[in-house]
Amino acid sequence: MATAVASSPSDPSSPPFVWAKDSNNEELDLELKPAQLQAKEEYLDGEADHQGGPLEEPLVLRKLLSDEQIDLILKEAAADGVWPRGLYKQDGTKDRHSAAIREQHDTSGWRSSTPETTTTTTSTIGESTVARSELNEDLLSAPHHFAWNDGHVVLYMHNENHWFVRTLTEAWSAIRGGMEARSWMKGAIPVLDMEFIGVSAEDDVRTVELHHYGPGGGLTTAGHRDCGSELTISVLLSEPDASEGGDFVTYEKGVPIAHKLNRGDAILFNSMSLHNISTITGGLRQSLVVELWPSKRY
Ligand SMILES: O=C(O)CCC(=O)C(=O)O
Ligand SMILES: [Fe+2]
Repeated sequence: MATAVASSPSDPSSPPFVWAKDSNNEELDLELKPAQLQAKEEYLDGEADHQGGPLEEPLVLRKLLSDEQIDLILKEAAADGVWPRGLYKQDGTKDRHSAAIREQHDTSGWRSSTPETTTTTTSTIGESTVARSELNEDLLSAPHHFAWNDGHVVLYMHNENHWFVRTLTEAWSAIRGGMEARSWMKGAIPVLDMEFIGVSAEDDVRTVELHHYGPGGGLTTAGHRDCGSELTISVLLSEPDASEGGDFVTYEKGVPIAHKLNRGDAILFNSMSLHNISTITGGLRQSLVVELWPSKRY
């Protein structure tokens, strides 16, 4: 039987969204399904524009994560998460040097880095190289695998065999639910179909990232998009007044729009849409970013 779990966005201007699952491949009673099928057909017909044509506007989902969920994410990521720990093998046992898993991630194009390389960047993303000692003081204790620059570090929480998905299940359901319900966004492949065809729900998760930005940090590269991904969500984990600057910026006809997010609010957008994080001038900004990429099915 199909089960549908309606989440409850606290902002009434957010359209209702539904997360539905059907383990028996039964027809789902989903309002969005026709639109999803249309999006899929357009994609298969090559009509969907993935190269920067007209895209759906970004959508703000208010209070997608609760304060408790955010506190737990930050606690687990720093204390008992993917950062100081080793990699996990498929059977759940720990193996800090599991080349097999690392290779699997690397060859499938995942963003990955070895837990050992916390001091410098890896070549997989390869923007800049910052030694740990050069990091902004506020970020020295932030869990991270990679430093974009001295004011911006990132922790890859999909590492270790979907650590985030396996560990922070409640937060994951909320995030996944928000993303799946918007899978009809123009240009995005209908990810919900993953469920229909019995592919594991994690197969299209490219990356789950925890970002810490300190003074001087930001993501101001002109033309930044999440190339190779379909759908991106960014959840603000810090209070908006915990940092100066650090706005999430998208562009409408070339005009920058700074989105005012509260703690727990998310912005969901087609990964090919241009976006930036304005430079942080004080304090700390924390965000959680999930990117989905096309299922291998398509
Ligand atoms: O921190 C954010 O909210 C966005 C980060 C981002 O755009 C990226 O990692 O590609
Ligand atoms: Fe991005």
